[in-house]
Amino acid sequence: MERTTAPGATHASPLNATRLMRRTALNRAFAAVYACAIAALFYHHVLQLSKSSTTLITFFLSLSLLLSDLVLAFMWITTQSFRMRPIRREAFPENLKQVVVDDKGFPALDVFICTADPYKEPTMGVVNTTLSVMAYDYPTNKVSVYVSDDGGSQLTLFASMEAAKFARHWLPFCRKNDIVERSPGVYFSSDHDHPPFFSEIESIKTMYYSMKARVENIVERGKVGEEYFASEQEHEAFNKWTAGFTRQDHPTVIQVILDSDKDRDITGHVMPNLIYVSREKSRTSPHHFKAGALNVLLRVSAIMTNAPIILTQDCDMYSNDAQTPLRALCYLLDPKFQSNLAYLQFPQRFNGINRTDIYACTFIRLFQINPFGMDGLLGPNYVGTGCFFNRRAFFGAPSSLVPPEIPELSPGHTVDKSIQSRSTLTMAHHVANCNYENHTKWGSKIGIRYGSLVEDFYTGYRLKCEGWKSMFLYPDRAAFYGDSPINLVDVLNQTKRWAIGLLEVGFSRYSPLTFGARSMGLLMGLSYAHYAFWPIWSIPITIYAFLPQLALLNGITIFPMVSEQWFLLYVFLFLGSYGQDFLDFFLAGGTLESWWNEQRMWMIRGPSCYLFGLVEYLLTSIGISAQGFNVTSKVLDDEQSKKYEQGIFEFGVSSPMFVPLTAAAIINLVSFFGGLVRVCTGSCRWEGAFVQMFIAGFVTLNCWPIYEAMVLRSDKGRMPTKTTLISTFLASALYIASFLALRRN
Ligand SMILES: O=c1ccn([C@@H]2O[C@H](COP(=O)(O)OP(=O)(O)O[C@H]3O[C@H](CO)[C@@H](O)[C@H](O)[C@H]3O)[C@@H](O)[C@H]2O)c(=O)[nH]1
Ligand SMILES: [Mn+2]
Repeated sequence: MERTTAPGATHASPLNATRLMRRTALNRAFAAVYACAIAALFYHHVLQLSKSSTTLITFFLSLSLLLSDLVLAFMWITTQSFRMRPIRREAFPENLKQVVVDDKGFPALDVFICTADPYKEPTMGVVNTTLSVMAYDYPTNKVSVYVSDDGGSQLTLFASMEAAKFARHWLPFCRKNDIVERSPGVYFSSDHDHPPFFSEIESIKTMYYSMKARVENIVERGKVGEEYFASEQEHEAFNKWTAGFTRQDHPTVIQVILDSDKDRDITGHVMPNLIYVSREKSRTSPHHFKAGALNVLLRVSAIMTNAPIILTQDCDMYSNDAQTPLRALCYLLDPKFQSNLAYLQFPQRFNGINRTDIYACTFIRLFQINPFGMDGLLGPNYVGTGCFFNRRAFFGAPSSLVPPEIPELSPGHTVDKSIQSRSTLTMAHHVANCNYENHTKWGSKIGIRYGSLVEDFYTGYRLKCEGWKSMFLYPDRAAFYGDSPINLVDVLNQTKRWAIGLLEVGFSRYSPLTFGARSMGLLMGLSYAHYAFWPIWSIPITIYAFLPQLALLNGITIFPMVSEQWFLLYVFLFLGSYGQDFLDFFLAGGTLESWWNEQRMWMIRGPSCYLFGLVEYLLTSIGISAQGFNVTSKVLDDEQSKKYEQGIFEFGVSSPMFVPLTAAAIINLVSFFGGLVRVCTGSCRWEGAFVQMFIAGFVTLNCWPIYEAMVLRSDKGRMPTKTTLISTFLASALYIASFLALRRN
């Protein structure tokens, strides 16, 4: 164990510790063996290719398989970077008092909460996230919470004001009773019968539910009525929503809802700052989605509070542990790391996932396994939420500050005016203008970087290339909990957006394979490349979903026979990768069922969102279409929730992404049985057909929910008839095409 001790502290009480995972040696040994197997596979491919060059069509078959295996091998190589040096960190916030003696010693903390649509992102979710971070175990006068509303909605402002009023009761209640759940929504959703303060709970619970009712009522009406304006100030704030105010076109609204210099809770204790920010929007200037919103927050907060530490949060990700900022301080205040630590990432964890995680939304590799691996190198990627930043990191490399265009935005600038002073507010409005960034370095050299739909991934990556490091903390008690989509279309659309954004990075001039590997070293370059080229999984998955099956239907065998030695190589490659995949998953706390579902979702994503993402990216890059950031819905439909709980797939709407998926399901089923008939009737030898039959059978097994949705179900979530028909048509067309191509020869 490598331990870092606080300055002046004894060895017994460190701030943090690091442990190399035990599996490292095994991972490295296995990588060496598996690499040899891959080399042998390509040798086999070369042999095949030279043998098959006799006819065009067999040559094409061999070439497709070679291409698939090249992509698989590339992805395998990139994943090795996660396995070479995985580490785990542990923070000891209880030892912090050796470094920070009293409240004054704590650095200020600015929290950014992003929301973009009061209908897709329920307003009460924003309220709960806001309250959960306001209630951090942190000196309240040091905390400022900024709510960024990209939806430009008075409903969100109203809800934030209601949150502030409730916070005056909630914060002292949490402090006094040492409440663990600081999101009131979560706290009140379970029963609490602690006799000592039972009546207090009851009264604050009533208060919470009446606030919730008010907010939901307003959201339903879509407008804040005059009768709700409690003060002249509130009246003035809502007056900004004039007739011409739309979400795409409106002036900046900045409203200081709580000012820690003035506002007190019901016990007279200081409140944190709470500021509502809706940046100016105009149809004629690009707003860069969340990246743009965060940059506005970086500037507005610089003018108002300029805290050295920033926490970025999505509105659906509430804090589940009030100690989280203290854990972050265990690193951010450690002199050993201070010089180049850009951010500290906590994982995205979700609490609405069903028992076996049918849509693999836990993303256990993305949010848990791989970050441990990257942490042992230069650090994990930034995932957009649950991340504590060193403000300085947004302004150039550790050793060379890139000064912003005005000194007030500089990370070293000290704020000496009240957040409500006229000059502060004027300046804050100025930096939130939609044209403010023109001819500045924002988005290119300063702040969150533009140019990708996955601004988080891209920004974290660019910071690494500049020489910054990051760290990954995975405490046992989840630091944050969020929502994940619960129907297949939402899941696939989310991954498709990511796919496009990732390719934007992969094929940019900052590609991790070239620029990245040069700036960060080969292993880090590979780990970022793994994500940047994520969507090319679609190539081998799609080829393997159709080609061997169509060949089998036509009586053509394309893999080694069971009696050949090459067959053993295929067995080893398959079992080796699936086995290691399972082991990784299992060691990360997964179960057999959730692993099965995860590998199924990998298969499902291949010919759907990865493929569509890849195609849409290509269309965008030649200028045919344009991509936007479609916010993922966090609304729970009762019927859908029920089906999700039961682990039933939700298709329901017809999406083009379902078509290749369903066509593959049909082809594999037909091919498996077709192959069986061929073997039984002796028109095909089983030794030759085995691998193809195995693949078709394995895919068929995985496709069970699709068959069910096509023929057995009658509920709203079944496969739309239209999709079934189009897919059947596509499958038949593919079969006929393959028949014509293969039989001719
Ligand atoms: O124009 C926009 C669009 C989105 N958002 C906010 O961005 C966040 C993420 O959006 P969401 O629809 O939830 O996307 P996800 O795919 O779930 O988000 C993941 O992927 C995003 C990048 O695509 C990251 O920004 C997120 O942090 C990460 O959780 C939400 O808080 C939104 O309110 C904005 O502020 N402005
Ligand atoms: Mn989200």
